[in-house]
Amino acid sequence: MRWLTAGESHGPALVATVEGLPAGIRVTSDDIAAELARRRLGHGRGARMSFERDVVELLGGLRHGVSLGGPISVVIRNSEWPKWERVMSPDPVDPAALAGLGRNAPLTRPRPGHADLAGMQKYGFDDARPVLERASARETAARVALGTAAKALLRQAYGIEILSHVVAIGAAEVPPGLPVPTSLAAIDADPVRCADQATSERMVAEIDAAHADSDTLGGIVEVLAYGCPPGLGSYVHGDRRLDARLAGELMGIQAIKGVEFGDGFTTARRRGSVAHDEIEPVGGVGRRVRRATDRAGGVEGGMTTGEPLRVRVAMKPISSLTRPLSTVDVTTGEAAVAINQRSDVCAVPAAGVVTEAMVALVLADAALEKFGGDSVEETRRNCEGYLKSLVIH
Ligand SMILES: Cc1cc2nc3c(=O)[nH]c(=O)nc-3n(C[C@H](O)[C@H](O)[C@H](O)COP(=O)(O)O)c2cc1C
Ligand SMILES: C=C(O[C@@H]1CC(C(=O)O)=C[C@@H](OP(=O)(O)O)[C@H]1O)C(=O)O
Repeated sequence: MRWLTAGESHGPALVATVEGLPAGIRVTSDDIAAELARRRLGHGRGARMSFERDVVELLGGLRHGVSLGGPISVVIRNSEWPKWERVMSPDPVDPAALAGLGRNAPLTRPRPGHADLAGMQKYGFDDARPVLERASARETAARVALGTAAKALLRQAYGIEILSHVVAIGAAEVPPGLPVPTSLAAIDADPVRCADQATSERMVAEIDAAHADSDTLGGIVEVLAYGCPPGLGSYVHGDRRLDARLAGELMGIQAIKGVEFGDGFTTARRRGSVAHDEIEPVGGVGRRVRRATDRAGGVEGGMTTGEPLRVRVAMKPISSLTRPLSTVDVTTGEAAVAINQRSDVCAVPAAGVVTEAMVALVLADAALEKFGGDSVEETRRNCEGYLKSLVIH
């Protein structure tokens, strides 16, 4: 599979294409719109998310709601476009039409923590606008659109379900030892997509307090994939390891600064005797083995084990603060305060929806590598045959 997105935050639209998905996936523009709506939610999101409508149009790869096997292509129009038509016009604009437009004023005071300064240096801009337009996490809407098709394949061919929930925002953290959640609907109904009611209330209070202080917050999201067959990914080469591929795509999400599989960093402090997931037989029909614990997060040797996949990502606090950080004005070289962009206070709940999309794309890719097939039915059959043939499952 290959996928690619294009488009700027205040450009006319985002576009996204995924190639390599089989025929027969049932997915519609309404399904994509529903996923995009989930990404806009969450206490702490900025003003834009209340009016950005994410207008979706499918351009190719589907007929009557069923994939055809060719590239699936989608456009998501920015409802902000009329306000930016001149400033962000892909074609040349008469300078007279730009004169005096506040929005077009060069942004010369780069924000620490955003892509502004390194981006200006790298691409030779004396204005942060061309950098932030593409660095912006607006782009994640395009990835979520593609992830919707990947999720549909995983569900329809293999019975894999993906779910994310927020486990920490600032200092408010879900207590250890709670059971992993299984209901996405219940998580989505919560204002911060947290599965624990008491922690959710503390998270909302943390966000409100940060907002009142003109500050921002990050946090931690856990992504779970249920129903993965054993053996997705491989140990045979570093770049084929599923955990490496997942970590790469998850780190590719704006503001994600850490990825942890299972108990990751905690396991590093444990003794081997209590670090691994012992294997035990299961009587009766169906699966014949299972793990006594869940420390590895469902990946061993770069392959799924058949247990739920469990990955955590750490998101740093938003770097656009209404009480801006110190910087330098690139036109004068003098000390200054950073540009004050309209911004989210906390986007951890939204980032969770993006992590689901990236996990879905990587798992779909790994599953198609393992099972092949040009139609959902063919890849489903191949998976079923593999599961039946397993020495021990
Ligand atoms: C869903 C989501 C929403 C975001 N919203 C904002 C925002 O409103 N303001 C901001 O400065 N950064 C926001 N970010 C983070 C920036 O896009 C990110 O920090 C920036 O691109 C620099 O990349 P880096 O943090 O990976 O170094 C958001 C990230 C995500 C995933
Ligand atoms: C637009 C989205 O997120 C944006 C991500 C973002 C950033 O710097 O990453 C900055 C803000 O953009 P704006 O200044 O236009 O409000 C967010 O709203 C979105 O998620 O759809």
